[in-house]
Amino acid sequence: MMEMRKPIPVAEAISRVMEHVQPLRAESISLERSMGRILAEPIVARHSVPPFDRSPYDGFAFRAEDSEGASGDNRVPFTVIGEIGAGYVGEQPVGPYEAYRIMTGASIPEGADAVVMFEQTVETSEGFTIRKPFKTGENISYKGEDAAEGETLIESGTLIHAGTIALLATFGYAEVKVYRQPVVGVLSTGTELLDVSDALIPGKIRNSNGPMVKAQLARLGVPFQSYGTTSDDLDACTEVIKRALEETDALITTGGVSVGDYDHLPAIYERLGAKVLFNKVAMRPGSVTTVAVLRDKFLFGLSGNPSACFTGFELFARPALLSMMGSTSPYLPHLKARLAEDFTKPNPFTRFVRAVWQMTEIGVTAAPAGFNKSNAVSSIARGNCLIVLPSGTRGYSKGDEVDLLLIGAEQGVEEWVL
Ligand SMILES: Nc1nc2c(c(=O)[nH]1)N[C@H]1C(S)=C(S)[C@@H](COP(=O)(O)OP(=O)(O)OC[C@H]3O[C@@H](n4cnc5c(N)ncnc54)[C@H](O)[C@@H]3O)O[C@H]1N2
Ligand code: MOO
Ligand SMILES: [Mg+2]
Repeated sequence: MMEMRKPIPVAEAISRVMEHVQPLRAESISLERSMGRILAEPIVARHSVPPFDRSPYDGFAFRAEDSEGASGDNRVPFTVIGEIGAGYVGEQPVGPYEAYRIMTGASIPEGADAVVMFEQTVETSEGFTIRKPFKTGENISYKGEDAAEGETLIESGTLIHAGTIALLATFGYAEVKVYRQPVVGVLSTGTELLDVSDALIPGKIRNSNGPMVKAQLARLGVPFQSYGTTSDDLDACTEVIKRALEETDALITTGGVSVGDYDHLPAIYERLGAKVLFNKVAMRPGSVTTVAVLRDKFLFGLSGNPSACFTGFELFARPALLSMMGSTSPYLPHLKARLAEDFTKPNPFTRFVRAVWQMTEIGVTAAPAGFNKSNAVSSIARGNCLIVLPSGTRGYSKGDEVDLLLIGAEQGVEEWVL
């Protein structure tokens, strides 16, 4: 009789994977190439930001004390002694009732401690007049108000995005220390698989998992090595997997992990001597997802069914790969939403439903994205999140509060509504 697989809870499966993560080394790369990588050093303010007191407006810099008593009936006149554009500094200190014309971003001249915008002055032959008293520091962008020298602004292990790049550039990080990326092999198994450009023939289908998994890796910024497709041939499949393990840091296979006559992955793990962390998870889709390790390398055996394959990647491969890359927050972001329609099918396993979330008058709602079985491909394309329905005997009703996992597939909205 066939060996019965014992399903383990999703959280247990994730923690078994995460326990086996071996972090990759760090490397230095140029700032231009660092988008999407994970910082292997904190960003520490190498100097104050701004690095000097500066003007936030185009106007005049003067001594606030000289504006005392100014009003509409008693306009205070100032003499302009020079001009400072951004990138320049004032030549001489500002004395009583003197001012510099100053542009946004320019350094505040010595002696001045306030700025008035051009629009709030009346220009005269010598300079301008103002109609209100100014406080010391009014309209001054102070040195260090954004970041103080020595302050840790971003922790190591954080994803580099456009804003991070701005900060790195601010401090002159021409080179950035980031974690190495794993090279991940992708192999789709299945005698039924055709290439994307092939015409359909009876009994065959096009390989959609391979391109999908590569796209999921691309979203994480992880480079891949493609091993194409193999037929369900034990020896041929074993050879490709052996080669892939030599050439990559981790391998993702799709298909062949269940109990069918041509599901060879379990036998291959045994042949290779890989340690199987689990081969049955109390989830749907993806219950047969298998993860094994061999000499510190992960073998992610994702299910052949497209929705199961997608979910298995996001739940197990994603956090493991991000954690290998040094990320301290490798899990999918989540939020709460109201179910937009009944989901009545109770299940002893946790369900991950491909769904669409949106903001409505009653807050965030989520609706299943159509045909939602493990073999569905259309709902993966339509969905922008996964609804998580914990195992249980009752179904779920419209309006129930549920958890959503965000999969980074948000589209824009048709109209600006705010
Ligand atoms: N007796 C049992 N049968 C099945 C069980 C079980 O527990 N007992 N589990 C079912 C579940 S759950 C799933 S999910 C599937 C998993 O199957 P495998 O991971 O072994 O994958 P395959 O058999 O190779 O293929 C399944 C399905 O997916 C299609 N497929 C495969 N690769 C691709 C690809 N690259 N692109 C698109 N579609 C692909 C394949 O043609 C099959 O239709 O097993 C159940 N059976
Ligand atoms: O492994 Mo499954 O649970 O139908 O996708
Ligand atoms: Mg199978």
